[in-house]
Amino acid sequence: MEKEFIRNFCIIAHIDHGKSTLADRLLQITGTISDRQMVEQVLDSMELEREKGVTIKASAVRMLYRHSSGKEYELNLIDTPGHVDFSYEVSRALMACEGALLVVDATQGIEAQTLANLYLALDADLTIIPVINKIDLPSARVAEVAQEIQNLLGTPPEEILAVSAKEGTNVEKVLEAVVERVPSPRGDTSLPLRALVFDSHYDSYKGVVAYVRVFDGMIRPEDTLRVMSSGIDFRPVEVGIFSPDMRPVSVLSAGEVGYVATGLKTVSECRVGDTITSSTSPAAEPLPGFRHPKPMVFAGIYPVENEDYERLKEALEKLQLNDASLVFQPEKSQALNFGFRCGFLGLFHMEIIQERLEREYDLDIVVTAPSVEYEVVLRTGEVVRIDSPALLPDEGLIEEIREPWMVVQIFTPMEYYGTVMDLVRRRRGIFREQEYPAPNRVQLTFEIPLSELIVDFFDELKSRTRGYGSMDYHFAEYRPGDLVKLEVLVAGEPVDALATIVHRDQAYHKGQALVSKLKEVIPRQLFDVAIQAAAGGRIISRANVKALRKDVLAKCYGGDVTRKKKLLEKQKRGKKRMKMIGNVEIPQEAFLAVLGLEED
Ligand SMILES: Nc1nc2c(ncn2[C@@H]2O[C@H](COP(=O)(O)OP(=O)(O)OP(=O)(O)O)[C@@H](O)[C@H]2O)c(=O)[nH]1
Repeated sequence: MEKEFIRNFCIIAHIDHGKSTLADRLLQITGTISDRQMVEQVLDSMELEREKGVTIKASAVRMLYRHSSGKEYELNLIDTPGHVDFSYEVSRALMACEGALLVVDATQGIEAQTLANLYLALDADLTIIPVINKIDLPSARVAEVAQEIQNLLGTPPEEILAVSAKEGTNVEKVLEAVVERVPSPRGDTSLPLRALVFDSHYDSYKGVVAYVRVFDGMIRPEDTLRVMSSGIDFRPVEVGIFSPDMRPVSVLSAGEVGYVATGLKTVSECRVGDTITSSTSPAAEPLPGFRHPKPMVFAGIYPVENEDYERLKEALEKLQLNDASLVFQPEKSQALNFGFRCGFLGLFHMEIIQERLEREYDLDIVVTAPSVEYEVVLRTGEVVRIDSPALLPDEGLIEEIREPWMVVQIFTPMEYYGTVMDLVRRRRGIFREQEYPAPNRVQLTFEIPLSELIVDFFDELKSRTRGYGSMDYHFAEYRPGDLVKLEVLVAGEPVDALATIVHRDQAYHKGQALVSKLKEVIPRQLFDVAIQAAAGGRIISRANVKALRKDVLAKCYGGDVTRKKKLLEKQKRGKKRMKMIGNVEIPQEAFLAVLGLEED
């Protein structure tokens, strides 16, 4: 289609403000999906099967829309990932667009995530169309929320749309506004090809399917193409659009959005942010802004049953096919045996992977406490990076330990100001500034070590603000800190998987809290078990798990042999979820005991 009839846009919203519902409604109004498919989709969501939903499967859908002027437009709706951990992916998806719908829940108003993505959209020079959603709810505060938006963006009230995505009210106006307000894409079909990869998925027949926005030139299925960052050349298996199913086309030209099935075997060969060009007449420069996202949070993942190791490995490999930012390598822990050290973009990314391993691959796993990556300067001058506390060298060898610091923005109603400040102070945070982007709301900016954020910070924020607080964070820099390894010894043996790195001032308090928590979760054995915490080579806390006196079999009066057998069987099964450390059984809860120590 002619460029002037193309519109590329996305939807930005805080979680649960109605992005998916609005997207589905737009697809339905334009006849892109049938009412029958729509019903299936609704059913899916009721069964918590939303991963299978149309909008989620195809993150760039082409719709055809006839405007009231009688002209037909090609509208490309590009999906953006919903979470802060994926802000690089969000920024690439935004770069593929000229406009954004800013969806704000009429009962909630503007939230931190809305702001974070809005700033990214403004950075990308997008035209913003504010949409207040859920006006059907009795608790909707349309006028108030419109005022918040006006204060923030200067949008006059008559340009702010008020809709109910659920009931369809005013949704047609959203499409009209996209046509009228979002600029048509620029780009020159006669220049050498440059197409931005803004998302991808792995298909077992077609290889990596790259979702692209063509900026210059054209893509034809018969061309040989090149991934610019790696120089890899390939012949596309197929070129097409999502409508919303994959549909082959004979050309994608400058301004258009679609997909290239590359036949490549892993998403790391054709990453988000990369530029695809022609291998016969390549562009001189790639599109700006490509980078490799770096994992920030690390944890060990171990099978509960040793024999599941291979299955776990295969599951991680499969997940990695679709997720270039998941990294893992084999790790051997003395306590947990064979498993994997995994790196994630953030805590939420880690939770998604953990849940997928359990739900989709039916694996029983133990996940160790998350850690950040430290930069350790040795006395020899050498700098080593460690992402597992167990690997920290002896204190005598260390000159300095540096840890990652983040900039965090917290958005909360004014009444929780004090409790949020207190939370941040307890987590070694440094206050930077405050702003008031909406009435009775404050946005606080802090610097805080990442290691403090990854232990229940978000949950704690939610509970302190009764669910109203929201946050956003990004990496700032590595800074030296007075850090020590906090070790745990069980029956005199250090347990590698229980070690953490903490600030020296907190070592004593955390050591004590950890020991008393472990005392609760480690079951009594046939003998006394000493649990000790040590920091900097000194024991700082100790507790005893008293020996179990009663013989389990004493309960079976005399002779009932089958009952006795059953009891022994049951005991044996119970043991399976335990890990033996020396001759002590440690249950999996113990490995996460370091989480949630903060507020005790
Ligand atoms: N009453 C009412 N509920 C709505 C409306 N739009 C969405 N919802 C509901 O709000 C909830 C969240 O909507 P989603 O569309 O899943 O929100 P989302 O922003 O896509 O959420 P994530 O996918 O989690 O980011 C769902 O229970 C919807 O049914 C609306 O206009 N009115």
